[in-house]
Amino acid sequence: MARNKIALVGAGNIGGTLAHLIGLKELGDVVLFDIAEGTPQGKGLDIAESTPVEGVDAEYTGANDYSAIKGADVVIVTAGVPRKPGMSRDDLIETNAKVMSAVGKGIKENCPDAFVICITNPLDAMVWALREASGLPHNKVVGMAGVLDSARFRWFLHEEFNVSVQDITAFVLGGHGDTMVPLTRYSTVAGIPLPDLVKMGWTTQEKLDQIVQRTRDGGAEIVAHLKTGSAFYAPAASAIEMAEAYLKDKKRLLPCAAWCDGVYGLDGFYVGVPCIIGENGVEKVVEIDLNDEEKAMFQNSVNAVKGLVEAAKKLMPQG
Ligand SMILES: NC(=O)C1=CN([C@@H]2O[C@H](COP(=O)(O)OP(=O)(O)OC[C@H]3O[C@@H](n4cnc5c(N)ncnc54)[C@H](O)[C@@H]3O)[C@@H](O)[C@H]2O)C=CC1
Ligand SMILES: O=C([O-])CC(=O)C(=O)O
Repeated sequence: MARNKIALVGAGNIGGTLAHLIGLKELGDVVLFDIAEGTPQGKGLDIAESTPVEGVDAEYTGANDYSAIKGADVVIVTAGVPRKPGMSRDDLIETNAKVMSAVGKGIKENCPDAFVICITNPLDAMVWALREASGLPHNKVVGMAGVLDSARFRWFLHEEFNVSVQDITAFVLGGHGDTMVPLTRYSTVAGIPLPDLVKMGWTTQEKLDQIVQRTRDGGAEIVAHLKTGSAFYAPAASAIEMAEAYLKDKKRLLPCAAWCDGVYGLDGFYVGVPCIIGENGVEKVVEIDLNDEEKAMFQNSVNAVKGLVEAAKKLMPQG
């Protein structure tokens, strides 16, 4: 059986990390594409030369021409610019909306049957733009953010409770920005919901509130440390979890920016929600019960994304 072909559009910090992880996990052969000449070729060769040491089999190709992604089974898009200290993700929209137009066209022409994972920010509006430009079915184009935001939440909870990350679950919904919604009721330590852990006296509501806020600010915290760009190890690991769910038909239930039509009161809109990923892409959006407070936070986040999608519409080249 032929190996999977995984195209990485954008060979920067996240693209390079994705390429490395794909080889280590033997998920398939990798094509790195970038407009920067030499970058995808150099990173591809460097990672390929690590495979004999690791004892894994994967082919690596670097390219500056979209024809290289022809027939890809999965495309992960990180093309565009990241933010620097003092910027919000939304400040990236002008540059990155145009990049999504070009990338969408490249995907449409070369691999219209692929499962496409968008990572480029501002995420929820960029996955919308990428889907529009590619014309692919909505269930085959999805955005990565919720897995990352939930992983950060889990890490901070691990620090608070001193319990293995394996025993901590978390769900963060909504847009990938300041309005994201970490759901404490649906986040657990070994199945015990966080509000119950407060009642048990294992933590305080105040500490939990601080962790929720730190989760919302998780991206900015890394940007402030790095100064030259944004997070890339955890974002790459998160997208790999989604790609693996598709390639191995794992039916993972993950928070992703998925197309919501007739769920959560939305009629055709990309935002972070729990969804099942398997061989058909996004196979189902799962509508969980939200209380009034959670509904209000989710709606606030939807409104923020709506504004960004409207801005992206104006920036996308027509036709
Ligand atoms: N969704 C999420 O949770 C996260 C999203 N991000 C976003 O991911 C994006 C990429 O981040 P990094 O890899 O750190 O940035 P980076 O700057 O290291 O890499 C971006 C790459 O895109 C390339 N590029 C620019 N325009 C292009 C085009 N038209 N076609 C192909 N390639 C093009 C650049 O040459 C560069 O190599 C940023 O927009 C960042 O904000 C970052 C972390 C998490
Ligand atoms: O914060 C950023 O600019 C990058 C990002 O989306 C994240 O790390 O969550």
